[in-house]
Amino acid sequence: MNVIKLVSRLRGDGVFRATRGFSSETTIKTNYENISWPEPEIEDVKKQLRELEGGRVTLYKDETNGIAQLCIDHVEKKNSLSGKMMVEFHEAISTLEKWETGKGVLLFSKGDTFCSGGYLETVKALSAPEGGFRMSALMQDAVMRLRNLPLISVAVIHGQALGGGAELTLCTDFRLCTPKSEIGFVQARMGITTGWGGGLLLKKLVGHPKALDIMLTSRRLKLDEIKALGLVDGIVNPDGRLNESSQWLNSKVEHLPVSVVHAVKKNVLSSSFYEERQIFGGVWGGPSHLEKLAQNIKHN
Ligand SMILES: C[C@@H](C(=O)O)C(=O)SCCNC(=O)CCNC(=O)[C@H](O)C(C)(C)COP(=O)(O)OP(=O)(O)OC[C@H]1O[C@@H](n2cnc3c(N)ncnc32)[C@H](O)[C@@H]1OP(=O)(O)O
Repeated sequence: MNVIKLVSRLRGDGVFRATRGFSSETTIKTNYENISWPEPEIEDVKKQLRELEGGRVTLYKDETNGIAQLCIDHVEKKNSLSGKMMVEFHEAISTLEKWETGKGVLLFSKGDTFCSGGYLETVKALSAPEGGFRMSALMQDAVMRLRNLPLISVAVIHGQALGGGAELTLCTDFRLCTPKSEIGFVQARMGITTGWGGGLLLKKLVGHPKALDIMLTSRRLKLDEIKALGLVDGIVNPDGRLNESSQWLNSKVEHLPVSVVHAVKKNVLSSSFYEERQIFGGVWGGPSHLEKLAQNIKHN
């Protein structure tokens, strides 16, 4: 038995992040012999994974309504994520972090599959133990930063979401499904477990026993079960799902200024009264607050 030292820190809405440089340490035992790794530098991981080609992840920012489209596009390989696509996903989220006028983002895919997880060519290229650890560091960082965006995020799930793809369905604020949506945490069946943040997110969303059951059985959840688990926020048609999802999201944010959308999102992510007060202080007395006060709004 050997030991990997991970440093963890509670962030935002309570999602633990494997990261470096913080004071509390967690020790994890592996069943690998004589292996111990330092926390990888994300830029180093990106350099390595960028070489593993296939497909693309694209970002389009619609400045007219403030809603971005983050698209997984590797249709011929069922939208599995190559190393290069993981890097593009990570970089798209970095771009969104700087989008001050944005209100929301849709995560969606081309074709008939949401995402079939890691591209098996990439998975094979990274199959030495440290490869998975490094990929996980990059994808967890991306997922955590997507969750922590001040934008309202929506996953548009059409077709199968398997393995890492299942994990990606959980990293947004909302989920819109089509009648053909299927989510499969198939990792255990493949001799592994979640590594893109999915285990913790699943537990947060459906509770401890159900998360265990879903992950141990590796069964594919069909729409009825996804709904029963409370994971579905709306149903869209397979054709035209992007437009419908955009309208669904826009209807929630179009009447609000960017500052309020961001404040509401940050508040839901916050984990203390102190944080709430900081966010509140950022909008109180601001232009939109004063404008609304002047309107003498009644809520009846
Ligand atoms: C990172 C890790 C994690 O959990 O952390 C993971 O995600 S592990 C990855 C977990 N995902 C998987 O193991 C998915 C394995 N794939 C499948 O179960 C199946 O392909 C389905 C996704 C259910 C689709 O089945 P269906 O019969 O509709 O199509 P198909 O099998 O002919 O697939 C069409 C083409 O996409 C390819 N394809 C599908 N999924 C792929 C993947 N994840 N990586 C690489 N290629 C993949 C097939 O090999 C095939 O290529 P050709 O046309 O060239 O023959």
